[in-house]
Amino acid sequence: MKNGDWRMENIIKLESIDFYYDEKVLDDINLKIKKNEKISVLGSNGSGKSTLLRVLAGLYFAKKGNYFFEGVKVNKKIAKKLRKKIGILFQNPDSMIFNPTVYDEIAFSLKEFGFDDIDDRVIEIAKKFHIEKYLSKSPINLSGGEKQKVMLAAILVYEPEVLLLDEPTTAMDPKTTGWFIDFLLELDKTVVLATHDLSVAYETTDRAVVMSEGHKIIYDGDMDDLMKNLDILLEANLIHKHKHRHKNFIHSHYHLHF
Ligand SMILES: Nc1ncnc2c1ncn2[C@@H]1O[C@H](COP(=O)(O)OP(=O)(O)OP(=O)(O)O)[C@@H](O)[C@H]1O
Repeated sequence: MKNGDWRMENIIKLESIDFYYDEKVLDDINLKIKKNEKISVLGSNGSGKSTLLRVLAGLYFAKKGNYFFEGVKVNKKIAKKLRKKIGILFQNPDSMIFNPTVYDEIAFSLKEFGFDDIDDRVIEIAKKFHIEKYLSKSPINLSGGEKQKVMLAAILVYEPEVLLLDEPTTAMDPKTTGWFIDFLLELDKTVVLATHDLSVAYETTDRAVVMSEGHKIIYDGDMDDLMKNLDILLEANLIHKHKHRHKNFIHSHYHLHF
């Protein structure tokens, strides 16, 4: 790697990205992500986190602005090549499941990408994720948290350079969430984690990107500093106020929901 070459230092660079469905849902997004950096994308419902991840995965294309991956401008022509380099875990694992067994689900991309040690790779990742006992089962019948684990294994087995995670912990119980946090902390990859779970974001990433209801980035910086920034946390609906009960009195104050 050449010193000071941004194309290599920033594995991902978004320049003034606008994305529309019927209406604009990403507004002037500028984002640089370094190789092996882990960032959280936080924001209220509908702020555009999932859409941002789909643009990064090369599944959606912006109407305006540029996306560079490893210094190469991403367009429909080169998007196919990104598939092996970028793995995306969708919010709803059911939308990703289409194989009859967990084994087939994990082996699917390996076959597609032409790996020749498929059996060894499937067994190794299944052991690492403690899902060997499910290999011959149908993934459809697993619990939500188990499905997330299987789909995560199905992505990591082909060793993408970047991992995009969309609300990965919503269906996980506290024990599986703990496993997931340890797993992320040990993972030596570029990770973009979209989540409402401030505690998971805080424990696994040093940098936070916060999106507003107006679909703009309103904060990009240190996770610790974000936790002290009440204005941004309130604007992005990451904290809220509601009444609650303490033994014999009821009062209200802001909640972080850690
Ligand atoms: N396929 C689509 N067609 C039209 N509008 C869409 C589509 N997908 C998402 N939207 C809208 O775009 C906006 C951004 O959605 P997106 O899913 O990116 O937000 P999000 O921040 O991930 O939300 P959440 O936290 O609820 O998952 C929302 O208003 C949503 O209703």
